[in-house]
Amino acid sequence: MEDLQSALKERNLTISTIAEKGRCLFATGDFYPGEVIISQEPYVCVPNNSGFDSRCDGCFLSSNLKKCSGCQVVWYCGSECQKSDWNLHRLECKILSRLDKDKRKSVTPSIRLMIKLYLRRKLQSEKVIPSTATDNYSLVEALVAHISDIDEKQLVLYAQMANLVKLILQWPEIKIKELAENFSKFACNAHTICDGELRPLGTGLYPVISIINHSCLPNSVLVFEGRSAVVRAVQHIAKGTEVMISYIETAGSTMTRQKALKEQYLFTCTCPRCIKVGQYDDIRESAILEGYRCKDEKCDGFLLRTSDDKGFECQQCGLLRDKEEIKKFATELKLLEDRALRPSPIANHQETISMYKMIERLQRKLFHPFSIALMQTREKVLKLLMELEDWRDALVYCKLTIPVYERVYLGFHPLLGLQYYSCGKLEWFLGETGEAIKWLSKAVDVLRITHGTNTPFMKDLLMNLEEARVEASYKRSSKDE
Ligand SMILES: C[S@@+](CC[C@H](N)C(=O)[O-])C[C@H]1O[C@@H](n2cnc3c(N)ncnc32)[C@H](O)[C@@H]1O
Repeated sequence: MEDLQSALKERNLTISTIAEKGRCLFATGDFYPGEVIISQEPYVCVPNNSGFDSRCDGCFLSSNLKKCSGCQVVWYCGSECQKSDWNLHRLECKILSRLDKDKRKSVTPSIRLMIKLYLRRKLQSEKVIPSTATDNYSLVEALVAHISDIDEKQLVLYAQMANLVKLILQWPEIKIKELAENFSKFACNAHTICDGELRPLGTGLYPVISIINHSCLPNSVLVFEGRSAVVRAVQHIAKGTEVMISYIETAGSTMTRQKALKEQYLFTCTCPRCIKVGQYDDIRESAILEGYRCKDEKCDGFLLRTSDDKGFECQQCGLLRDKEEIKKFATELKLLEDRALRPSPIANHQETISMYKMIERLQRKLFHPFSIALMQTREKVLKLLMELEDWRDALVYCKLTIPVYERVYLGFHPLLGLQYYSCGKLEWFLGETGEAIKWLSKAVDVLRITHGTNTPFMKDLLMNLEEARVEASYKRSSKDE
């Protein structure tokens, strides 16, 4: 702990403990928006490999992959990644090779993460891999597990997974109880590794980053550069302030966010957004994000349940919506959503798009214009249209999501920046250079803070903006001539 504190001191950080939160990371100097507060390599990590989508264990990229000829489980993109992983994979390879085909299938990413955790601990204790103040197993031991708070069903699942790991490792000395506790630690401490566009690639354990607590209105953001976790300030963090990131999707009512935090992280959030629960502003925001729309299509008031519980009343114009009418819409919507989710071998892309467009139309009649469910459907339609390269229609849906994004992803939020980026790219594909510049500039304003400017992803964005500007000036000069 002392070693860790002195390593953190050099970065203007310190760990303190607060009764209701446990360990917290505090700034001992000022940090400004865009500044890196801390970065860390994973203690252990695994890509989310599935039958359809495999990634290199070293760099998480998905091109030029070859399976390890020994275990036939792990993929590498080339000798560089394979060599850098060899100390650990050498042991893992032996263990995986012993398994029959069926057992190998049971080695899910979480099981592999646990196997790698124990192998890394072994290699560090044997000094094959060096340990440092920010890279050692005692940091894993210090992570919260909440084992006494989790329910019976979850405990049984962890015990089953622990048994499997024990069976695979064949180390008589490890205890099922310790393994189960470590699975519980993964649940509230491991991070999903994402690419620049926040698409999930894998899972990693970053024990120092895991000291950072949650806020629904965070002053920092966690992004990944390859496998490295990087925490950047998105606000001015004054000396003496706690550094906080968001663990969850923050678009949602206080109740939705609190439920997600309680279920996975087993605490009740008291951040500045959550503390307003039950106050008028919070009730209004929940009704807007997750409630119904006014019967009058021109009115954007929000609805609250009437005192006799027979329906919902618009708080702006007073119009009532009958409970039965809402129920009818909701049932119709549920049927459509179930149909859309049911895998159909004959449904083509166009049919799927039509289905989601129908859902969107129905949701528009039912939900408030700022509804998150409506935004998510539009997002789905947008993705499908982009796959079809229908840029014009995709742009329409992308733009429809922007007001909701701006409402729910406050300040410098990577998802807002990425949505601006999508609008910019679509305008660019459609030859609307001026509009493309507008959106790409907005994207840069947000993403340079959340992602920095040095990653390949950001370099691409900055290059796209530069190209758009050059094209605009070329168009202007040819018009003048
Ligand atoms: C990734 S750990 C964060 C570090 C943790 N405080 C520790 O002592 O190791 C996540 C756990 O920290 C606690 N935590 C995180 N944010 C919190 C918050 N805003 N309020 C209360 N507890 C919080 C919860 O127990 C949660 O399960």
